[in-house]
Amino acid sequence: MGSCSSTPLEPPHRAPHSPPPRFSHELESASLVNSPDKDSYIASPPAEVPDPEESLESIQVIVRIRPSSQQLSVTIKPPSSIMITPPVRPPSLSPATTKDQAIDYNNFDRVVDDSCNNEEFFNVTLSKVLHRCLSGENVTVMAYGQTGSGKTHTMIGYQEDPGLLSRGISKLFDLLAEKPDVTATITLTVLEIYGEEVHDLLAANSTEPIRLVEQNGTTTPVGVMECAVTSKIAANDAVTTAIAKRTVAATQMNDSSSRSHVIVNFKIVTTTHPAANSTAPPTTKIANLAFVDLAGSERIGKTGTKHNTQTGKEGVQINMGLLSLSKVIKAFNESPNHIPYRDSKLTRVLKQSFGGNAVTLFVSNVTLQPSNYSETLSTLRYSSMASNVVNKVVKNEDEVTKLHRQFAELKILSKRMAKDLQQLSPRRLKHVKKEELKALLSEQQGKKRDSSKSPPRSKSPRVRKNNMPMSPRGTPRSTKNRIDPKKSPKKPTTPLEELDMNAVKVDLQTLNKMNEMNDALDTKSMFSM
Ligand SMILES: Nc1ncnc2c1ncn2[C@@H]1O[C@H](COP(=O)(O)OP(=O)(O)OP(=O)(O)O)[C@@H](O)[C@H]1O
Repeated sequence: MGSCSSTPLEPPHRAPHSPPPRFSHELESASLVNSPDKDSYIASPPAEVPDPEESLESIQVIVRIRPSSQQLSVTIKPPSSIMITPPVRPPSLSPATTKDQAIDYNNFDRVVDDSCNNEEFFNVTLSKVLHRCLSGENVTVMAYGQTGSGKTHTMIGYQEDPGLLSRGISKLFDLLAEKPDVTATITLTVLEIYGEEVHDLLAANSTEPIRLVEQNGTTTPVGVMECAVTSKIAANDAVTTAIAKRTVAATQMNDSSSRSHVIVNFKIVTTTHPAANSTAPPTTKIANLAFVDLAGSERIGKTGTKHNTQTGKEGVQINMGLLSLSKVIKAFNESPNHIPYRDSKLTRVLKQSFGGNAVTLFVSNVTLQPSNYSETLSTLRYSSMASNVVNKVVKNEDEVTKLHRQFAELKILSKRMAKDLQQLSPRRLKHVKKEELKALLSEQQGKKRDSSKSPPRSKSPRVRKNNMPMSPRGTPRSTKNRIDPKKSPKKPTTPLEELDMNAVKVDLQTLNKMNEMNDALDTKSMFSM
């Protein structure tokens, strides 16, 4: 088992919303048949162009059918469609209605039949996207479905055929072992959502409720235990010990029915070290790999429990949590300007995985038992809606890596800008203040000179006589040498001139941004020495 510490979880990076084009499917074709202060999260307006480090991806929905003795009639059209026919209505009952017609769902990413074991299931699902954690992308895999449909079987499995969790851990460590230039720190947290209480299953007192807070649009559990894991055995042991504390009970539908939702999260910080002869800085990426085993929806009558018993009350709470999840999924389809994440602890915790920053695999567990027809239909309907939810997946970097990357990008931009300025016609140039241009060009030349001549930066920051830190160019860090884009030259008179002016303004802003980042990088290096 690894070493544990009690520290608040860092919120994962969150990106603003963007328009929802269809995503590129990761899964191969089948061979097997916010504002924290508001009450709810309001999606921000769509951005025009996504950042190159971001990609827009729909939630990937995989339907898994569990074996059952009696089976409804289904037609599976590989890889992604399933047509389900309702149980035959006895002729003595009311006349046939539209409810008796077969229902066709064809927007899943994969439908997996009941002959598939856990190993095969892992190979065609999580195994395909796990490597993305090593480039800083959050990955969530969650199991959804009615009680007894095979969610825990899929996630946890059993010793002879472990589920996604154990296989995922194993592959994660194998992937890291294949990368000698990468060092990694992996920490584990295990949360249980029982009713509307959140418990820390790694803590000594796992029945003590913990608080959730909203930070920068993400939900963070406060004071949760983080356990550093350094090997697959340590990770598996820690997870097994924690999950053993989960609340389970026997019902008529399942001998070992989960009474809570469990979220097992690995925070993976990977640093890629450049080759010995390279001057490039190391890059650090941060990803969360989350395994979510939801409790199953249940009908009190069918589970054989009574409203006033503990199991009955748990059933009601489970259904309420799942209802709020259904509302979130539905809102993405019907009213995307208002996503009711705040309605429950479950939806607050899962916010990143629905419309946020994660590659999400949504495993929709169903049974073809005729008596479960309406539950199976409901699961398929919400799963079908879930596949329309678009996430914005970001390669999460640490701050220093981000500054280095952005600085390199700005350097390229500024070079391009200098070239463009040289090509400006005199007619265009007359609209730009001479002093601004001079400053702009000398800035460029200064940068070129600095990059070719300047010796490596000294370890201790240079200090002015009055003990104020200096910028790398030896000038005091002040806004004096910034070019003020607001001090615009003479008002343009034609649309073309307006365009030119805007181009120059943008470029001035770019230069100023570069200066700021240069200073920021300098400050970061000072602190990291
Ligand atoms: N694909 C499968 N192959 C073989 N057995 C399965 C499969 N899926 C589920 N089962 C069996 O069905 C039973 C119920 O499965 P499981 O406990 O995983 O359901 P669940 O969806 O997690 O239920 P709950 O929501 O009540 O916790 C278990 O005995 C499990 O071993």
